[in-house]
Amino acid sequence: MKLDCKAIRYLSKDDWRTLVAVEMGMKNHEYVPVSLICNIANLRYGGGKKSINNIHKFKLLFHDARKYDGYKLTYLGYDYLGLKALVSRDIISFVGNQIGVGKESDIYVVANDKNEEMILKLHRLGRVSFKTIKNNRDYLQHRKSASWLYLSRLSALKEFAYMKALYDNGFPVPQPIDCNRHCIVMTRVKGYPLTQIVELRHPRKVYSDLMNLIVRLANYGLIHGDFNEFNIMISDDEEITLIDFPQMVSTSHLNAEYYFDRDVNCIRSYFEKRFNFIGEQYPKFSDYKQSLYNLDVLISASGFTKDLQKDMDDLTKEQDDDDENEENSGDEQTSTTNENESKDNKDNEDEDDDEEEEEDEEDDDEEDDEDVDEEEEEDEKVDNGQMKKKDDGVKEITKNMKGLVNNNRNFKFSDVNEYEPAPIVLRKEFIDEMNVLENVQAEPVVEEDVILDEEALEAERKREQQVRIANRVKKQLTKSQKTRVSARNTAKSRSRTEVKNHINAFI
Ligand SMILES: Nc1ncnc2c1ncn2[C@@H]1O[C@H](COP(=O)(O)OP(=O)(O)OP(=O)(O)O)[C@@H](O)[C@H]1O
Repeated sequence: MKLDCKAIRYLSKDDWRTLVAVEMGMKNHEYVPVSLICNIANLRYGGGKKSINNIHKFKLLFHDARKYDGYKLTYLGYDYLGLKALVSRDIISFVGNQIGVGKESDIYVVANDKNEEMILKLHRLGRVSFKTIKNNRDYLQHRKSASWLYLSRLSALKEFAYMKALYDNGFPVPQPIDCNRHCIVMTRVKGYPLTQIVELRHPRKVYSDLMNLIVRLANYGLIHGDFNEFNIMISDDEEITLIDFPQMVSTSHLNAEYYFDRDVNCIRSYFEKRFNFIGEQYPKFSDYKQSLYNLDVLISASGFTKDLQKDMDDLTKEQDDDDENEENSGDEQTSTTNENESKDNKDNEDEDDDEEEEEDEEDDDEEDDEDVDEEEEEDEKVDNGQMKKKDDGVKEITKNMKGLVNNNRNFKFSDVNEYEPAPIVLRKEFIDEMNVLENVQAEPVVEEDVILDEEALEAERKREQQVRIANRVKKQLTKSQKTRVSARNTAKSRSRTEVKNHINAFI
C-alpha cells in the first residue's frame, strides 16, 4: 500500500479530531456511526459531516451505509494518525521512498529536521485478510472489529520493546527511536540483507558471528525463532545486524530446543548452499548458560507486558480462525456450487418452468395480443414447427418427460453445450399431475348419444384438462430443448407485456 502523505498538510484541526474520533469509536464498532463520531469529536453534526467527507475524500476512511451510515479507518488513515504523532514529537519531518516491503510491513526512509536519515516501519498485519473481513460484522463487542489495526499496533509495540531491550544490552540491532500506534522509527542500518549477498570475504567469521549471536540471545533467555537470511543485514565490513524479530520465544518455551536447532540449521544450510561453506561446528541448545540474564523483565519495562502478549496471541488466533473459516466457507461455496449445481439448476429451472408456465398461460390468453415480444414470436414459430413433428400422443410425451426427470437428477449446467441442450426439469406437482393424467387415459372414454349427465360432464372436464396439460407439456418440452440457456433475470429477456405490466404497477 502506498503511503501518500501529501494530504497531511490539507487537514484541518477538525479533520484530525474527526480522524481520532473514528479511531476511538472503532474500539467497539466496526463501522462508527456518524453521530458517534461527531459526539466523540465534540463537533456539531454539520461540521462533523463536513470533516468526515473531507477525510473520506483522501481515502483515510472507509464508508459503509448498508445498515447505517458508518465509517472505519483505512490503513492510510491509521498511518496518518501515527505520522501526525511522530511529527508533533519532532521525531520525523520528511517521508522519503519506500525501501523495503515485508510480509507484514512497509519500510520507508524518513528524516528529521537535521536531515538525519531513519527508517519508518509500518506494521500491516492481515493486509490481505483486512479486506475480507465479513461484511455482515457491522457491530461487535470488544475490540474485534478493530483487531487488525490493534494487532498491528501490538506487533509494533512488541518489536519496539524487544529492539530497545536488545539494543540496550549491546546486541547488533538498529537503534529504536520512537514508536506510535503501528509505526516504529529506528536508525537505518548501513548494509544489505544477507539474501542479497553473493559472496563473503570471510564466511567463517560471519558464520561464527551469527552462531555466537544465537547463543548470546539464548544466554539472555531468548530464541529468535526466525533467524534467516532475510532478517540479517551485512555491512561492507561484514558486520551483522539483526533487523527483524517477530517471533522471539523464551528459552523456557516448551519447544525451545526445536526453535534453537531450527535457527542454527537455517544458517548452516544457507551458508552451505550459497557460500559453499560447511559449518562443521555449531552450537547445541545445551551450550547456552541457563538464564544468565533475564530480558523478559526489560521487555516488560519497555512497555510490552505479558498481558499484551497474551492479548496479541489470543487475537492472532482469533483472526487466524476467522480467516480459516472464511477460506473454508469460500472453498465450501465453490465446492457446494459444484455439488449443488444440479440442485440449484433444478430450482432455477423450476423458476423458469414457473415463468414459462405463466408465459404459456399468457400466450393462451393473449394469443392475438399485438404486444407479443419479437423473440417470443420467433420461439413460437419454432415451437409450432417442432410441435408438428412431435405430435406422438400424450402418453409418449409424458413417458419422455418422466425419463427426463430421472436423468435430470445428475444434470449440471456446466455440461450444457450447443450439442447437448439444457434438458427440462419438472416440478413434483407437475409429475403428480401427469400421473393423474395417465390414470385418466387408462379409463375408456364413454361415448354415448345420451343427454350429458354428471358423469359425462366430469369426463369432458377431465378430457379438456388432459388436452390442456398435454399441450403445455409439449410446449415446455419443445421450448426447453433450445440450445440457448435463457437468462431471465434481465429486463431485456422479459416479454414486453411483462415489462408493461410491471411499469403499470408503479403508475
Ligand atoms: N533498520 C533498517 N535499515 C535498513 N533497511 C531496513 C531496516 N529495516 C528493514 N529494512 C529493509 O526492509 C526490508 C524488510 O524489513 P523487515 O524484514 O523488517 O520486514 P518484515 O515485514 O518483518 O519482513 P518479513 O516478515 O517478510 O521478513 C529488509 O529486507 C530491509 O531491506
